Formats: sequence, structure tokens, C-alpha cells
Amino acid sequence: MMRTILVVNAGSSSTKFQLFEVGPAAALLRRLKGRLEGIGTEHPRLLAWDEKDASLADLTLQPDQAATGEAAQAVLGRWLATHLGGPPSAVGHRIVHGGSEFTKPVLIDEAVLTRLEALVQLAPLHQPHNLAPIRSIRSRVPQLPQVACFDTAFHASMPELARRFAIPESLYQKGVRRYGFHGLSYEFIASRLPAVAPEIAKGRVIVAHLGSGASACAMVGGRSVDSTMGFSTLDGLPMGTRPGQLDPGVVLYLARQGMAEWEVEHLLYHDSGLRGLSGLSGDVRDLLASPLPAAVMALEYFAYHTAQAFAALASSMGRLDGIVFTAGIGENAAMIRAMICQRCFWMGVKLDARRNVIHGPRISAPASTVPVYVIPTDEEQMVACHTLALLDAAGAP
Ligand SMILES: Nc1ncnc2c1ncn2[C@@H]1O[C@H](COP(=O)(O)OP(=O)(O)O)[C@@H](O)[C@H]1O
Ligand SMILES: CC(=O)OP(=O)(O)O
Ligand SMILES: [Mg+2]
Repeated sequence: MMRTILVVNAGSSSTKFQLFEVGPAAALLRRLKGRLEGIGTEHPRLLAWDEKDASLADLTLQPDQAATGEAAQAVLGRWLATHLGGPPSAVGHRIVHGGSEFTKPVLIDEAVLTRLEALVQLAPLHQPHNLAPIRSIRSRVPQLPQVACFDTAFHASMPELARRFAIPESLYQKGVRRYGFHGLSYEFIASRLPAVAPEIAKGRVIVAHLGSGASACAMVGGRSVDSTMGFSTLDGLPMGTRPGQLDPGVVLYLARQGMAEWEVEHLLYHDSGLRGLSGLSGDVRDLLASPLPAAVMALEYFAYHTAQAFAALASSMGRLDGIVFTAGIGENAAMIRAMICQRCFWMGVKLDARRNVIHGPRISAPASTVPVYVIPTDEEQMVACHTLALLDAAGAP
């Protein structure tokens, strides 16, 4: 019997999905791929492609059809029900937060789900959207195996100094520590390095996952030793709608000014970052197309802080052997890559403008002492890979 794995990756501005058939020798053959993007914006779209990259759907949705993650997932659920050609053998999910407890993929049961629900507060923009489809699938097809794969798991290798905040030990013991996210993406990139960038695969590399949510990882020999994201998905680099690193005094000030907790949360997760700075949009495509000074400033801010973070991560590793750009902005926005790399010139980074425009894969000039690459990420494939391995280890049919 043909085995298939459906993967659901609910991000902050989009829900991505892929269907894989399990071929001979456990090969994962992609049969379908798509995304519902622009969640919470004026222009939500549902896009899907078949195994030969021929378009299966390009639907413009009404803003209220994808005003929230739940609304978007209802639309997506209906679309998938008519296009999957029957139920899959298993579903793999990208789950943003595994806390201190989940450092490996896990088969989901009621107890696991309850423990994951307890982590919602740590990732309010993601975790509820990650868990909602699991609940909904469980209620309709309870016997269907579902596997949770964690964004935090890849960073379990971070040394203690990188894991801690300078706050009392008792809080660290309670799990108030730096976790790091986008781990499935970093794990996928680590798996691609030997083929795409063999000269840096074993070295000290910064991988920059620049999407709606953005972070960078210091990777030594394919293992995470530090990341810009911390306890929640708010920390580190500026993002589409999140501020990145922010003086906690600002939060105290806002609370003292009378802002309710939910208002502060909304400000930090939805109205800050590029959207807050530009007053226009959290989407880099909109900002690149805008002549407004605030849009230009927002992009400058993004490049300034990303380059600053690269310097900090290089210092965590003691040397820099390579840089890899990935995710929506990292893979597609040549101009932003150029702005960041220009600020890293002093570290020996020199781009080849022509290669950068065609998105590489290698985009550094021969004279660059630090090779720079663009490598497309595939979180869904990583999830499918873990899901299959876990099912096979459990002896599932
Ligand atoms: N062609 C492009 N040019 C510039 N930026 C792009 C392009 N395509 C996507 N992006 C940026 O990538 C972001 C989405 O990245 P993605 O990794 O898909 O995010 P997420 O998984 O968090 O939804 C968009 O908000 C947009 O800013
Ligand atoms: C962790 C995170 O911010 O995820 P995303 O980039 O998908 O929003
Ligand atoms: Mg993402």
C-alpha cells in the first residue's frame, strides 16, 4: 500500500504544506506543495503546485477568509480535503516551541498535546496555530498518527552560557532561558551544506533564516552553538511585525502607562518590526516597492541589526568561515542581502553582485575571505523525514 505523509507548517504569516509519498529506500517524493500566505493582511492567497511544479491553485481570498490563523486553516482544511486524494498515512507538524522537555520529534497523544498546550504563552503567535490542526485532525480521524517536530530541538546543543539570561538561577530552573527557534530550517540547511557548500560544512557558519520571523544561528560543524532568538519568538533580529531585541524597560514603561497585557502582546507580535517602523507593511516586498522614507529606514534598520547580530554570532564561534542566507527574504531579496553584506565588509565579506542577483547559490566574490551562500530551506521536508523515521522506529505500517 502506498504510504503518504502530509506536513503542516504554520508560520506567523503563512501556513505551508506538502504531501510526500514514501518511495523505495524511504525516499520522500513530493506530490504536492503549497501555502496560504498573507494571513491577517488585505491580500491572502492560496497557492499550490503538483509534483512537477505545475500550478494547482492560485486563489485570491477575501481578507476575512484569512483574518486569523484559525480562519485560514479552515479554508486550507477544505481545500486539502478535496485535493489530497484520500487520507494520508500520517501527518507531521512543525511545532515552534518544545520547551525544555521536547528535544526530539514525538508521536502525539493526549498527554503530549496537553503538555504542548502549556507552552502556548511562550509562542502565542505560533503555538496555537500549530496545535489547532492537530486537535481538529484528532477529532475527525483519531487513529491517524500525528508527529510533532520542534523548532527548538536543534538548539538543544547550545552551551550553557548561550542558554542563560542574567537573571536568578531559580528562573532558569523554571525554564526561563534562551531556546532558539527555526531549528527545522537550520537542520535542513546543515544537511545541505556538504553538497552545496562543502568547504564550510564542517566549519563555523552563520545561517540567517530571514522570513516573516527572522533569526540567525551560529553553527559549528552543523550543530547550533548560539542563536539570536531567545525565550520567545520576539527576541533577536527585527522581523515583519516583531521588534526583535528590545530593552525590557520599554515593556515595563508601557505597563506603567496603563497598557493591558494583551495590548502589549499585540503591539509586540503584530504592530512592531518592519510594520511598526515603516507604518506601511511588514512585508519586505511592499517596502522595497515603496519610495517612502520610513520604508527605506525600516529596511536599513533590518540590515543594520542583522549585520550587528552576525558580528555577535561570529564572536560566539571565535571565527567566521561562511554565511548562508535562507527563508523568504534570505532566498529572494538580493537587495537586502547586499545591504547586510555591505555592513559585514570589515569581516572580509564581499559579494559578487551578479551572482547575488541570480540568488547564487554562491554569492560571494572570489576575493571574499568569507564564502556567502543562498540555500533554499525546506522545513516541511525535514518534518517529513523525522515523521517517517519515528513511524518506522515505532513499527507503524
Ligand atoms: N520575492 C521576494 N522579495 C523580497 N522579499 C520576499 C520575497 N518573497 C518573500 N519575501 C519576504 O519573505 C517573507 C516571508 O518569508 P517566509 O519564510 O515565507 O515567512 P513565514 O514562514 O514566517 O511565513 C515575506 O513577508 C516577505 O517579506
Ligand atoms: C519561530 C518563528 O518566528 O517562525 P516563523 O518565521 O515561521 O514566523
Ligand atoms: Mg517560517
